[in-house]
Amino acid sequence: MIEIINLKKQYHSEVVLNIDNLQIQTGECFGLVGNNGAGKTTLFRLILDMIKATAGSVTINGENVSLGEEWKKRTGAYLDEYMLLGYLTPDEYFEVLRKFYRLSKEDVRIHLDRFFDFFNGEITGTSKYIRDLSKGNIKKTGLAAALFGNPGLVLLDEPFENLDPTSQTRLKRIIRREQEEFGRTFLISSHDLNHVTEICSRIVLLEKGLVIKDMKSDEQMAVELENYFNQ
Ligand SMILES: Nc1ncnc2c1ncn2[C@@H]1O[C@H](COP(=O)(O)OP(=O)(O)OP(=O)(O)O)[C@@H](O)[C@H]1O
Repeated sequence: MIEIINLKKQYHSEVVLNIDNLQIQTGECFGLVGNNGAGKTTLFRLILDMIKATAGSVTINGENVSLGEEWKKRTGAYLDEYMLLGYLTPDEYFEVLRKFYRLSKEDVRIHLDRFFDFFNGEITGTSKYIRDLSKGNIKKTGLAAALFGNPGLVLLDEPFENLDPTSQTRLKRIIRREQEEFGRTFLISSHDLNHVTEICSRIVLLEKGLVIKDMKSDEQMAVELENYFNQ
């Protein structure tokens, strides 16, 4: 379980995130939506201890992320391409991850097989460096990397952005399967309401750093969100 308590992030005098209390249960597919600058990426960075909170705490399974290291072993994430090593090919990068997670070559083959359709023959087996791939293919590399090492928790920032419609559908299928088969918890931020309402059981709406709606996924939620973003 993730527990966020009195979490605040401030840059100079501007408070960009302020969340009193938010709990995300194990196995949940949690969607995070909000307009540009609402604080979605900031929240993900705080959960991953990539930036320091001005106040408050994030705990994952009881461990404060800024104090402990255990949570890192069970957490995967893809926020942006800066998380990758652009001077490697995807295969070379996956080999680095294989060693880091102490996986066998067979484990990696089985893992990457799950992305066979999604990769569409353009990720593995290529001699192109990650930095030279198209934006969509960089994203595919990062998404497969985020799921290395059997993570219990996976954070994905705008995973559908830059993917073609077929790949978006395949990604939704992958996320659903990973959640159902392995009980992984997903935190997904997206501007695309259709995708996020389709796969997430709960959606939180951020506005100027505040949680203004916390909804269980149903038809009513889709209508409420549609109205919010079209006002
Ligand atoms: N290093 C920084 N210094 C100053 N302000 C920052 C910094 N990083 C983020 N911010 C501000 O924090 C606010 C929240 O940004 P954040 O990137 O979390 O929003 P977001 O919801 O992910 O937006 P988008 O949908 O555009 O990606 C913005 O006003 C942004 O300008």
